[in-house]
Amino acid sequence: MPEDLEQEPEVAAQLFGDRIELARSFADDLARHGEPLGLLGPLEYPRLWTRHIINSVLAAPLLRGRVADIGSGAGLPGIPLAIARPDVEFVLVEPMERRVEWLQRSMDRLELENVRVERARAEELHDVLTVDQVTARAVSALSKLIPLVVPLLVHGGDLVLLKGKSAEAEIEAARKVIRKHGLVDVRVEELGVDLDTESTRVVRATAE
Ligand SMILES: C[S@@+](CC[C@H](N)C(=O)[O-])C[C@H]1O[C@@H](n2cnc3c(N)ncnc32)[C@H](O)[C@@H]1O
Repeated sequence: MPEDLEQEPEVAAQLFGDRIELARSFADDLARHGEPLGLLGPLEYPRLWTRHIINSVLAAPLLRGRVADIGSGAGLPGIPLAIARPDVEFVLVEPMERRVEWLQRSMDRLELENVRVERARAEELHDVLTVDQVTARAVSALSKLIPLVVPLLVHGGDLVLLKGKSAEAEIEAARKVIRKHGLVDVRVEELGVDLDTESTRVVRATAE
């Protein structure tokens, strides 16, 4: 186990409730295998909970129905979200074989029944997969991400895209693409501001 691994912050039990043991198990796996499998850099261990697991799970209250997490990679934000919301169905979409194997192994270990892993690029699933919501974190800038993910949404479906400080600038740069793909009510929401942790910024938008 890495020596500089972040201790579980108090807010974790608050956010995961009676699912905290599953979150601990995922954090433990990620700490053991993240760097060897090329899923996380060594600098991420001192902020594994705050920057990755808590950052992801803060979006849990926004979710409903069937959700595709695009470019899931290490399982972020998809796995913490699926742990916190067993009532929501998740498809983790990831093209890279090694990452897909990691995701599938994580699902088997955690025995999450509300998750399936799909090895594909988002654009290969247009006309194949339809969902109520799409989540994504650190996949690409909005102007490139929107054409990949909006075709997956049902009419009235919406985007929950985890973004950092660049959110407003990315929206500005994606104006044309936003119009072309019929997105309305595009906005940035800051989650977790009233909690003892770093907040998470999400770009929300609805497909007309
Ligand atoms: C920087 S990683 C981020 C992983 C994870 N979301 C996170 O926040 O740690 C980007 C991931 O997106 C995946 N990806 C890139 N292009 C994609 C596409 N067109 N469709 C689906 N996944 C894609 C990559 O394989 C990679 O695992």
